Amino acid sequence: MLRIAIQSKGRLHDDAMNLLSEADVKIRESKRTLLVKATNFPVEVLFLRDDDIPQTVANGVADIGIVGLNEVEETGCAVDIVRSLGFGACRLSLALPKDLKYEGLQWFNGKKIATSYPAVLRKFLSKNNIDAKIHIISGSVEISTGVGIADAIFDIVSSGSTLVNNNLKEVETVMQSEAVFVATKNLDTEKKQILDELQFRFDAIKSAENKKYVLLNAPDDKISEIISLLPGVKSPTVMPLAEKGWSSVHTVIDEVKFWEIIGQLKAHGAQGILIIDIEKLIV
Ligand SMILES: Nc1ncnc2c1ncn2[C@@H]1O[C@H](COP(=O)(O)OP(=O)(O)OP(=O)(O)O)[C@@H](O)[C@H]1O
Ligand SMILES: O=P(O)(O)OC[C@H]1O[C@H](OP(=O)(O)OP(=O)(O)O)[C@H](O)[C@@H]1O
Ligand SMILES: [Mg+2]
Repeated sequence: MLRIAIQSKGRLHDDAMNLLSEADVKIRESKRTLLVKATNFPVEVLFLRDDDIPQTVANGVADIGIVGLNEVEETGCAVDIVRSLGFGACRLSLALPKDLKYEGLQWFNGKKIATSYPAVLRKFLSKNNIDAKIHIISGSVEISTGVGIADAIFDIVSSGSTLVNNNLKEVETVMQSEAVFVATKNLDTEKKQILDELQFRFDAIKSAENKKYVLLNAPDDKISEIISLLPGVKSPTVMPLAEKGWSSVHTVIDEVKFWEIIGQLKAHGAQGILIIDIEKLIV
C-alpha cells in the first residue's frame, strides 16, 4: 500500500484528486475521514494542510505527496522531487505599495516585509546582502502594508489580481512554483512499483492532453494527399467504406495542428469529419 499525502482543502486539493481520478484510482472522499483507502488500487490518501506535507513525506509517514514546490523550498525537507504535475503554477514575489518609487533591491534595506514564506525570503535576502526585517503572518499577507504591519510583502502571485486589489505592485520575482510529486527517500521496492504504475498512468493522461482522435471520409483518389497531411501515432488507419470509391481515415493529431490543416483536408474532399477527445494514450 502506497500512502499519498494530499492537501485536505485549498488550491491544490481538487487538481490532485482529479489527477488520481483520471488515473482511475477511486477514492471515496468524506469530510471527516483523513485517511482513505482507494477501492481499486493499492493506494491510500492522507489529507493534510499543505505546510505539513513535505515533513510527512520526509519522515516516511506518507510515501509520496502532492505539494507546491514553494512549500518544499520553505520547509527545506529532504524529499525527492519526482515530477511536476502541470497545475498550481504561481510565483513568490516581493511587492510594495504601488505609488512608492522602486529602483532596485537596495530599497528593502532596513524595511519590514510581511510573509508566510520566511525561509525562502530569508535565503533570498541574505544571498543579495539585504538587511530587512521579516514579519511572519500566516494569511491575508497582502493587507499588511495597508494596515501598517509592514513596508512590503512577499507572497504568492498568480494572476496578480490580489496585488492589484490591495494597491500593490510586484517588483521582484524570487521563485517560480508549481505542484510537484514528492517522494520519501529510499522508497522500498514494492512501493516503488506502485509509484511506477501510477506514473505510467499519469504519462498516458499527459500524452492524451491536447490530442484528438480524428475520423473522416475521403474519396479513394485523394487518400494519399490526405494522409500526407495527417500524422498518426504510427500512421493513419485507412478502411474502405460500404460505398465504393470512398474510405474512412482515422488518426491521432495535435488539436492545434488539426485547426491548421482543416482547410486543406476539406479542399482534398474530406467529409464527415469527426473529432473525438482521447482519455489516455499509450505510445
Ligand atoms: N493563486 C494561486 N494560483 C496558483 N497556485 C497557487 C495559488 N495560490 C497558492 N497556490 C499554490 O497552492 C498551494 C496551496 O495554496 P493554498 O492557498 O491552498 O494554501 P494554504 O492556505 O496554506 O492551505 P492549507 O490550509 O492547506 O495550509 C500553495 O503553496 C501554492 O503552491
Ligand atoms: O495573483 P492571484 O491570482 O490573485 O493569486 C494570489 C493569491 O492566491 C493565494 O491565496 P488564496 O486565494 O489561495 O487564499 P489564501 O490566502 O486564503 O490561501 C495567495 O496567497 C495570494 O493571496
Ligand atoms: Mg498552508
